[in-house]
Amino acid sequence: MTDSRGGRAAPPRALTIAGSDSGGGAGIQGDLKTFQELGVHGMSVVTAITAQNSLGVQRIAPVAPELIEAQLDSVLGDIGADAVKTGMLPTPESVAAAAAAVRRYGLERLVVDPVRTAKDGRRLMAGEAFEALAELLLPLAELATPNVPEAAALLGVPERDIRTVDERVDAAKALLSFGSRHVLLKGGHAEGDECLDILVAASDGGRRPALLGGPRLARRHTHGTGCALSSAVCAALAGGAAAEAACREAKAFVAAAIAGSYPTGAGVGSLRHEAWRAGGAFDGRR
Ligand SMILES: Nc1ncnc2c1ncn2[C@@H]1O[C@H](COP(=O)(O)OP(=O)(O)OP(=O)(O)O)[C@@H](O)[C@H]1O
Ligand SMILES: Cc1ncc(CO)c(N)n1
Repeated sequence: MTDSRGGRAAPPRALTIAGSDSGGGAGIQGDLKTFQELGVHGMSVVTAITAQNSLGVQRIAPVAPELIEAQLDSVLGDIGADAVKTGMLPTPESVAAAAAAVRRYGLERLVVDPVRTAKDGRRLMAGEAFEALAELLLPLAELATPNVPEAAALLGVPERDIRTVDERVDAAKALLSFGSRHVLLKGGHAEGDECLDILVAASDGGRRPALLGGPRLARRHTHGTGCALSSAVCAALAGGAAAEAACREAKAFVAAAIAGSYPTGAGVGSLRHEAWRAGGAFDGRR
């Protein structure tokens, strides 16, 4: 396909506003791999640099808020974005910068992944940043993608109160009160043979939840699943998909990437982001 100027038609544009993961599996690196696999033009605004590997997070340095703003203006003032996702936002100032840009550039298709900790439990967002995210960013989001611990933190309830499917549906509905138009409560941290994500919409008050099921894959190397999910949703939204279709596609993308995951280093290894494109050619035994 060619555009009116005789060049190749441009792919949809997706932007991630997140932290760098030096290990390459999560954060900016995982997001850009996901964007590439799903055929969108990927862009990044780096909010923090982490020294990180399969064993955990060794060091974190937040990027100065002015530099975050400069990156946002460079990208959005020139190239623009059809959809945006946020990941690690290390300070309240970084949350405010992201929220201001979303407003200023009129970005409707925003996915907020309320990242709190890394897999090793290391805190990626301080308490104040997490509070700022709830106040400033969630009301602008088309979709929020909390896991169970993040949902519990937002709702101020213990994690053990969000266990059964009914409890998780109720929690997802309650999370709509933070102002996002949809909530996808992820099931990676829940129990059982099924890995069930629950999607609710503010348009019907959460009364008709969509249950996005799939087998729980017995894999150890799951570093970056949350980042892959939210960036895959973002890519699908950039391409024009509706929220539910985007979540279903993202879940299938992540399941394929988990099925093909592989060891890196001595700890929790990486997803195989290309597994989806390869059409299930990886079965996890490689
Ligand atoms: N073992 C698994 N088998 C199949 N799907 C899984 C598995 N673990 C997680 N998922 C899926 O991966 C996606 C991310 O969910 P998860 O709850 O792991 O996110 P997260 O906790 O934010 O990830 P992270 O630990 O990277 O921050 C969801 O769609 C979830 O259903
Ligand atoms: C930079 C970064 N963002 C998000 C996560 C969550 O997996 C991580 N481990 N690192």
